[in-house]
Amino acid sequence: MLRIISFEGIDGSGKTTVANMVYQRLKNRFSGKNIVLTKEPFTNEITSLIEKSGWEDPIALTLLFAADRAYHLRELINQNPDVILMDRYIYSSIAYQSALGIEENWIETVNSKFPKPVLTILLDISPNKALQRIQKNDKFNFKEKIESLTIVREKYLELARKEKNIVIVNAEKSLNDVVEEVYSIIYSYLLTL
Ligand SMILES: Nc1ncnc2c1ncn2[C@@H]1O[C@H](COP(=O)(O)OP(=O)(O)O)[C@@H](O)[C@H]1O
Ligand SMILES: Cc1cn([C@H]2C[C@H](O)[C@@H](COP(=O)(O)OP(=O)(O)O)O2)c(=O)[nH]c1=O
Repeated sequence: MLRIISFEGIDGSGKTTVANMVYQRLKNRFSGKNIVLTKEPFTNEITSLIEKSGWEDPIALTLLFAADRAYHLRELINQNPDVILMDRYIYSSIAYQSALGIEENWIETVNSKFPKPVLTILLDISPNKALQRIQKNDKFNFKEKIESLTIVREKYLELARKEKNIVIVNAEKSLNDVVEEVYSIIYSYLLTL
């Protein structure tokens, strides 16, 4: 069984930065464990289809991200990890694609064959602050707008109210504080393995 700890949050919330820093610390502390750090979308081929498809069609996007995920998970199984730190996972599909108007139930069904994350760190931040952090050279053609990220953020918070494995972390704090908090949450989880 794959043990997946996912990092979620709107664009610019700090997922990639925090996941990398926490990963380095965990690797030193748990040197006997095979901890893998990875991110979605994973494959170059499907990523370029996603870029070409534009960001209007939630059905195509849901299916493309799910295909990417299926391929990604097969690759991960081969690495025999003890735990996987995943920069975005299923909840990204639910939050972003449902924000485009498609039923959450259908997105859940499309993703229902994939393992649920054992733990999810939701980096919560206002879209205003997140957009201030994002650099212009984003590799995606997705135009981050305050309004769309506001809907995505609300979807994430709704998910956190339903799913007990989602832990909300205030991502507006200093990078050091956020890393410290996320590290201690994951550290406590890893001690239980
Ligand atoms: N807590 C923080 N405070 C200030 N800046 C941050 C913080 N976390 C991340 N950043 C910066 O914000 C930008 C976006 O972070 P990134 O990790 O790429 O976000 P994401 O992967 O969620 O899109 C980067 O320049 C990063 O250095
Ligand atoms: C994994 C996934 C990502 N996405 C979106 C969220 C991001 O806007 C984009 C990923 O771009 P990326 O640059 O990797 O993310 P970030 O800006 O957080 O560093 O794809 C979905 O819409 N659905 C999904 O299932």
